Amino acid sequence: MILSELKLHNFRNYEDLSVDFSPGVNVLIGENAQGKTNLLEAVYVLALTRSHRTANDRELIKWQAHEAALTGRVEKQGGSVPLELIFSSKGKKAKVNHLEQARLSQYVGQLNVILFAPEDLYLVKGAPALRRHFMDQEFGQMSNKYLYNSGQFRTILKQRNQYLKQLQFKQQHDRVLLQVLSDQLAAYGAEIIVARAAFLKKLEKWAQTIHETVAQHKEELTFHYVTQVKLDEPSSVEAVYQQLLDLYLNNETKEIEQGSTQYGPQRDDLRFLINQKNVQTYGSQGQQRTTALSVKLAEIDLMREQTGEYPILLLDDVLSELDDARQTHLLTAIQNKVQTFLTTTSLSGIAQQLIQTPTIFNISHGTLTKEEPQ
Ligand SMILES: Nc1ncnc2c1ncn2[C@@H]1O[C@H](COP(=O)(O)OP(=O)(O)OP(=O)(O)O)[C@@H](O)[C@H]1O
Repeated sequence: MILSELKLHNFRNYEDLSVDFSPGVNVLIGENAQGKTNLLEAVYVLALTRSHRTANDRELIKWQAHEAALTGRVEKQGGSVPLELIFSSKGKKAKVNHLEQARLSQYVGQLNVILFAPEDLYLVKGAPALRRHFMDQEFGQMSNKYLYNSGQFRTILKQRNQYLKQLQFKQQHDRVLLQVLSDQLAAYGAEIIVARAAFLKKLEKWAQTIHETVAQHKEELTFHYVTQVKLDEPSSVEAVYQQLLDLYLNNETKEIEQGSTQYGPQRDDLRFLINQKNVQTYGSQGQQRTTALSVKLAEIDLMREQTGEYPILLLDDVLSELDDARQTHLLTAIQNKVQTFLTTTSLSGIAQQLIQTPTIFNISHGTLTKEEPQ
């Protein structure tokens, strides 16, 4: 898919912007604090209805303004799809083909993006929450069902944790409601765990092939999904549901003492192994980076496999973080395949040689100027 047009009104430091993008590599060049990341963020928000940088939508609205609007046109195999998002103090509205969507989960998936930022290089060695976020975000874009289940799971988890706290402080004594919440949480939790396991198997296959090439056939990359339940192959939702329910029932007193839910997908993790050794503990920094790069590139292929379309790739200042060999790998893997948006303070070195026909936009104080090809 291709994002052919983008219009912004009062989004971050952009008052009014209207721009047509190229289907190839779009390079956004500018000094610090001019609006490069804000523009990538706008594309990300248009895809997912929320930012990767903040949970507070108010921050997306230009200072002193009351409403921000983002519109875009996505070109897909089935035709062209106009998208619109409006943020105001009343919340957000999302439209596809000019029709307002009752649920945001119906909107997400129209425009698929993969964001690669310097912090993604910590995917391997960072905290487990980072890897859970990664799974939820990527699999949520590929499957409306996954997105819906994880939304429901989060809501019930919050209610259950509140109720466990009330039981802990003896403000409540009735355990029947707890059991109702446990039952619902186990049902949504099982859907998430089984879906994650299935998606990870597919992602692993793509990542293995990519990693083999980057590491010149010397390393085998494998994934291990760390979860508290036992997964058979193929795993059944019913079996996982039953295991989670048993964990909640058998540990009721412990969870009340702790005042929080101790079991479920919110505790899971993902381990990456090279030649059967945990990359997080034993891998060199180079191996950790190569693993993160292989996983990110594998997402592109998996998303294509799941949705029938290549996603859009957003590279936020990531080239400067990669050595020449990894930059070369990344750029050759994506060229002529996925529409790419890349921010940088200057296009130089390997990137300048490798990107065949970049479309360059200079960004200064929230305005864009397209550089005419020489
Ligand atoms: N809601 C907002 N309203 C107006 N301006 C904002 C808002 N949010 C952020 N800004 C401003 O946007 C500017 C550009 O931010 P951005 O993160 O896009 O910079 P950048 O070009 O990516 O720079 P760097 O190379 O340093 O990452 C900052 O000066 C910031 O103060």
